[in-house]
Amino acid sequence: MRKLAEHNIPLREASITQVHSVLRDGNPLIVHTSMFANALASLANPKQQQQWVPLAEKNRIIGTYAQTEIGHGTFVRGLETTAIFDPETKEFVLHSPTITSTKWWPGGLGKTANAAIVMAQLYTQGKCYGPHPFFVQLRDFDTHHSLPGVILGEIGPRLGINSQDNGYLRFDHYRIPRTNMLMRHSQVLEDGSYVKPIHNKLSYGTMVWTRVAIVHSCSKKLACAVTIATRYSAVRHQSELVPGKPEPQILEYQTQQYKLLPHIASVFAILFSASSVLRMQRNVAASISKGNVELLPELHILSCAMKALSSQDSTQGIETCRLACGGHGYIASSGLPSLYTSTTCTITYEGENTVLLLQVARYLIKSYRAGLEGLPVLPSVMYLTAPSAMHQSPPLSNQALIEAFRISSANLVKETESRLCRQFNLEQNFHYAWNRCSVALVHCAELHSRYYMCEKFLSTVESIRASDRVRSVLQDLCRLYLIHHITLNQGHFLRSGTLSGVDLSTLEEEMYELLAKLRPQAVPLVDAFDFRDELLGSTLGAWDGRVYERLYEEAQKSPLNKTDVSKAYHKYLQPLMKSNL
Ligand SMILES: CCCCCCCC/C=C\CCCCCCCCCCCCC/C=C/C(=O)SCCNC(=O)CCNC(=O)[C@H](O)C(C)(C)COP(=O)(O)OP(=O)(O)OC[C@H]1O[C@@H](n2cnc3c(N)ncnc32)[C@H](O)[C@@H]1OP(=O)(O)O
Ligand SMILES: Cc1cc2nc3c(=O)[nH]c(=O)nc-3n(C[C@H](O)[C@H](O)[C@H](O)COP(=O)(O)OP(=O)(O)OC[C@H]3O[C@@H](n4cnc5c(N)ncnc54)[C@H](O)[C@@H]3O)c2cc1C
Repeated sequence: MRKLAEHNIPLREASITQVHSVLRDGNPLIVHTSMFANALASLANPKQQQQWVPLAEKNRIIGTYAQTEIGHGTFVRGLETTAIFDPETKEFVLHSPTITSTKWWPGGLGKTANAAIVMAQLYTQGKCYGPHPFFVQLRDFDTHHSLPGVILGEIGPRLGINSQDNGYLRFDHYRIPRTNMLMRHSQVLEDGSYVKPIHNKLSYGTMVWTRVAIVHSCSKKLACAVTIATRYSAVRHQSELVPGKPEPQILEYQTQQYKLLPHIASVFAILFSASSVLRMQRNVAASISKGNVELLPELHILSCAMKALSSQDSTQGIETCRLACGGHGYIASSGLPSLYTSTTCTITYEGENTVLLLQVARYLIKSYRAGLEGLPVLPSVMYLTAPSAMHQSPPLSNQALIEAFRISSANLVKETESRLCRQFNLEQNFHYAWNRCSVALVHCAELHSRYYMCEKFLSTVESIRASDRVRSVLQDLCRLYLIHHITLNQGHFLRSGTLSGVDLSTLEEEMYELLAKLRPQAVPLVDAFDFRDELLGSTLGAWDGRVYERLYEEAQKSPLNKTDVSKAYHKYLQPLMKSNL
């Protein structure tokens, strides 16, 4: 916090700096500096911002975002916490009517936060208007004691991020002023009448913002992992590549290159997609402030798609990097286990990935149907019903591969939509039919999202301002990324007829050549990510390559090494050894 103040970085930008990476096992202030700060910036009206933002900036108020309940995370409309307007006192009464309505998970809620943005079902004049955000003080601002009517605590150890105090929260008829409802988009007036927002999902805006931030953070996390594993692979010598010859760097093995280089490429693919979604987010935010919500659905879908793909790719990539370091990847001081545990949760939070992909699929099916009927659809999905352009590019060129992605994706959507119609005819119920097709629908969403990521990678590399040599390395990486994902999804390309078996063999051959060509670039590429050793926090990935010395030095810090004979020997082991059991 002192550093942020020194560099004049406002609270709402703190989460996008590197400060949070210093704390590797989670950070009790991350939700304060990200979601809470964003909710104030985007959901509170100017008067409310004047009241709370300066206090939050000075950390007098430390907030969290309390939406999920023990019984409902995904289904936001199903939240049970109520906020009932009392016109007599001009207050909202917050209440948790059931065990399942207990708020559960919010980061920093257990011990750190003294306030929260609480999502609760808004009732006024006897009518429910759905989930709305409220600013709620939870603890005394001086003593930090929880306030009467507020019951809260920490939820217990988790797979990772255990230095972040995730919490639970219940309300017992807890009263807050009317003006604590975040009123930028919708309002409850003094007489209790409700003023609608210009779009009924604007109150979900903080989730959309965070999904975009997560895409950025996933590329950072994966960049850390590939840096560690690549540097280690240059230091580690193992086995014989040629019998009788010295043990080579493990990076010489093609299988090792295959483990690492596609994930180095993936860092760029995620980063370039994140930048493109971020640009769109800024445009949408500017349009919303002028009352235009036309592009909000597209931003929602794109942020769902990119959050799902980037969290999945980075989690898998980090695990591959850990495995690529053999036994040393399992040791905590490698940094890889905590990178994994602090990344795999991004698959679940801020919208569980399957659920987000189904949102994408819903949009694809709707757009496909609209396109068939000649209705207007947004540019990113026009391709679903536009004629194929496969023949226009040289065979197996980058452009041809992108076209193959596009046509395969359109083909899969078409096939799945037909399946949906058939199922609907059998079931006579759209929702049952949808569920029966949902595995295929998720595949549609994944392929469309991959197409978007590949396209962004290629278009960025083609337009990037860089020296010829740097551009050439990036072009090779991009090509490797395209081919790698085509080989992983070859069934879709064969099914759509966009690539033949022979094409796939040719591409596979090229991929192996690219691995060898890119091998000398692996270390420079990860060095260029420019992580300080302190941020990487890894015995295997430090810049100087002193892997074995650092492993040995870290082992000396184990508490078990403070004495030669441990207490447990006297208490348990010696009696056992003497007991003849
Ligand atoms: C900002 C970028 C920064 C970039 C900076 C660059 C530098 C980078 C440097 C460093 C990088 C470091 C970055 C660090 C970042 C730090 C990361 C922050 C981490 C914070 C920690 C997070 C902790 C976790 C918090 C949480 O998990 S909070 C809880 C989140 N919960 C959820 O996400 C719930 C998921 N569920 C839902 O969202 C919804 O229920 C739903 C699944 C979307 C369904 O909603 P429902 O109302 O039921 O709608 P439907 O009936 O399904 O659909 C109706 C209709 O609405 C549309 N829709 C839905 N949502 C939206 C929306 N948000 N916007 C617009 N439209 C929406 C939907 O498409 C339907 O449309 P149609 O009817 O037209 O089909
Ligand atoms: C580390 C961490 C930090 C978190 N921080 C916060 C926080 O700060 N604030 C906050 O409010 N929340 C927070 N959460 C909660 C998080 O947002 C939810 O866990 C998440 O949205 C998933 O909801 P759920 O747990 O109810 O899972 P569920 O929705 O119960 O998912 C369980 C399974 O059901 C499936 N499923 C659910 N609905 C559907 C559907 N419609 N169609 C098909 N399949 C479905 C899912 O795919 C999944 O396989 C955090 C969670 C974690 C793990």
